Amino acid sequence: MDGSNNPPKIGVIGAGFSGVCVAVQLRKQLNIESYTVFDENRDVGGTWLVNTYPGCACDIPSHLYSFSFEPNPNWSKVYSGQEEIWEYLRNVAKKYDVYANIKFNHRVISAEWDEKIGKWLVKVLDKPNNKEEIYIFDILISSAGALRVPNYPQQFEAFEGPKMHSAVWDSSIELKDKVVAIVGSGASAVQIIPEIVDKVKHLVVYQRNAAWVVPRTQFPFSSYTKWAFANIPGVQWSLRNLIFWSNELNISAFRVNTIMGKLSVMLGNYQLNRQVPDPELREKLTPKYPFGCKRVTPSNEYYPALGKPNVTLITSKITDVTKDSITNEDGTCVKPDVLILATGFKVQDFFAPLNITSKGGEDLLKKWKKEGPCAYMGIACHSTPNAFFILGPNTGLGHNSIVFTIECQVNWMIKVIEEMSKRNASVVSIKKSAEDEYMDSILTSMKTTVWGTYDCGSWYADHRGVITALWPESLVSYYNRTKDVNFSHMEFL
Ligand SMILES: Cc1cc2nc3c(=O)[nH]c(=O)nc-3n(C[C@H](O)[C@H](O)[C@H](O)COP(=O)(O)OP(=O)(O)OC[C@H]3O[C@@H](n4cnc5c(N)ncnc54)[C@H](O)[C@@H]3O)c2cc1C
Repeated sequence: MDGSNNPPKIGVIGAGFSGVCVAVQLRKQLNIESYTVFDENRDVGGTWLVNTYPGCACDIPSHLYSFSFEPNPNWSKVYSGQEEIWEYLRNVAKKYDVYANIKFNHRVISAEWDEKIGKWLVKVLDKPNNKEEIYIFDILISSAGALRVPNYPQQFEAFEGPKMHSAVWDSSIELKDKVVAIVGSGASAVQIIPEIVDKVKHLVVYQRNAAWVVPRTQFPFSSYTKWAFANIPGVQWSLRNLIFWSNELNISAFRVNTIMGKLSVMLGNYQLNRQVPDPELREKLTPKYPFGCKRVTPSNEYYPALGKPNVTLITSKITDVTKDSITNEDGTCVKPDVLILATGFKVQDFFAPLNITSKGGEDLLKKWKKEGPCAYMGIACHSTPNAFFILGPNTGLGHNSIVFTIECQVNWMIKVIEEMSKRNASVVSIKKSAEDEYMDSILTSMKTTVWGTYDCGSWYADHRGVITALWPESLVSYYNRTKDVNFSHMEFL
């Protein structure tokens, strides 16, 4: 890498699914040991360590929401919960011996590309010792996560009673027999509400937009089934394939005017009509935007929970929040004992608050906020040589397992690092023309989807209304784009 044939020194930010995958594959495929992973948390897991709210679970079946190189025959049910997924990731990290390379409780504050030496200068805060350290890396890999920075709407700051964001759940806050207000109707709220409804005295749900909620096939796996997954060749792999391909079919539901889209609307409406007999409540819960424009959530328990006598669903706009009350446009005033903000994440902040300074001293996030985020294959940018962004711009999925995307990206990145070594190059960067062409193709493809066609105010879009969080095509199409690397799109020095 540096002309001395020494392995590259690699800095990795984050130890969730992405960071663990990076760490495993650097060692497995390239035999590289000279990498350090920094995570500000106390363990691996990312999303699955931090989100501990009641009902937190995966909405992609677990046999697919796991690494292809580490299938798990012991998943307890179709959609596993947070603790089980976290345990899975810890076991992967142990098995592949990546713990030794991880510095926990270390927050990366900034990363700056030093053009003179062709390396990344990375400033890290050792949290327990409150000490800042500078590391120098040949290669920087950000696996800092996409749904990570909680979104706290300013409006609720005035409330002085006990409150918590779904992603920073505080189990010491008592909900039993309390009047609880929950703001939001997205994926987290859909999971939390059925779990707490029977515990609280009264639950007030504040909904801005009704979500599309579709049926979920959930059941536990018997010990015989687990045995078959572990011992009969091909059984688990077949299930994984079945889930993968049936999810792939769903991508056509997100294209404009497709049969699959119409079928999905019928499925959503069927669930709503069957589970919500009250016409007034049903009207409030009927989504007013096209199927899939915002995240679709599977649940069999959400609608029945909202129909319970101790639940009030408020859909009119919140006009005033005081230290102990919430008032709506229709004049309703609620004085909750506890406030839960299921208000999602600042997706457009990407790796923030970390500052990444690119070529020419430009702050990458500021540039993305101004010009729109862009990364070739969603992984690498012209302005940041020797840097890779796992789950970068336009890589999220509305229909399939992101773990598969992570593996596609890591494998692509491994091939680039390998090529650097073959060419004895110390710097690789994406050609501007290749990045521009790639981004144009994404935006063109996006126009055929519901996301790129309708403005439904989803978190998939940035402040310009451009969809920056999602991949517009099938996952197979992403696999095909990333399985081989077009080295002519890169400059090696
Ligand atoms: C509640 C919830 C449910 C979800 N369910 C699904 C699902 O069903 N299906 C699906 O496909 N996806 C789901 N997701 C998306 C989920 O985030 C991804 O599937 C996956 O976990 C992302 O892994 P990651 O490693 O990229 O990011 P994360 O899990 O967010 O991990 C990022 C890590 O980076 C660390 N980090 C970030 N910045 C720094 C820094 N500056 N310094 C040090 N450390 C840093 C963080 O501490 C964290 O540990 C869900 C997300 C949430 C929040």
